[in-house]
Amino acid sequence: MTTPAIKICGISTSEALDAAIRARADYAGFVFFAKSPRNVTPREAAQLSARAAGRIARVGLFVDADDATIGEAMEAASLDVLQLHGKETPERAAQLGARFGVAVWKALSVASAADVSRATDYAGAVERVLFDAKTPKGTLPGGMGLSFDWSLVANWKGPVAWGLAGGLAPGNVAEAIVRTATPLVDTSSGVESAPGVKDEGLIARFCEAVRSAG
Ligand SMILES: O=C(O)c1ccccc1N[C@@H]1O[C@H](COP(=O)(O)O)[C@@H](O)[C@H]1O
Repeated sequence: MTTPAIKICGISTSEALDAAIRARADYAGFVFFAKSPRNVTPREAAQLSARAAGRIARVGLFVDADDATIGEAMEAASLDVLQLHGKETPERAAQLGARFGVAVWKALSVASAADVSRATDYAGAVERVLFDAKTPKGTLPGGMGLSFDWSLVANWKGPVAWGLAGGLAPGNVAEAIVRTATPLVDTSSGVESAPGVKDEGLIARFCEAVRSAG
């Protein structure tokens, strides 16, 4: 089995960024969503991005953001990937990819097989879809440590690349990989000691667990 790529999301300090780089994660995620405990300003992201340059790819996470918000973050942080974690349509995702000239990933909240089928709508519009758990109404649309029934995406073969998110942590990520054969894993709260507080030891353990499964 090929080892999946690893994304550590919600990085807001240089210590957490360095831990992800040391652990050989592939992507560092910066959250641009004011309601999140992991939110970073464009100014903070610019500093983290400069530290990350050439060492780890930079993903900016947005929730139904307008062009100005994304443009400001892009300019400050030279993002490699835009992760859309709201209700963005395939048309909106394609428009953002064309406007900013970077890869776009679309997170899809999953609770049923029908939710997984929505991924096909994004073929040609995005580089990758991320299957994440559906979160309760009135809460954050992600970053809640909730997982979904992995059998819904086991060995998923669709018309677009994909990844698995939602409730992944050092203790369950190897099982998730074995059960789904996902090509990418994404974690945020699973490598934290408190909401928004990344734990360097958990980041290292998460990446070790991914490699042990792959
Ligand atoms: O991390 C956040 O605060 C966040 C806020 C709004 C939308 C998405 C968010 N995080 C993403 O959610 C998934 C799952 O996170 P977790 O591992 O269950 O905590 C992941 O893609 C995060 O990047």
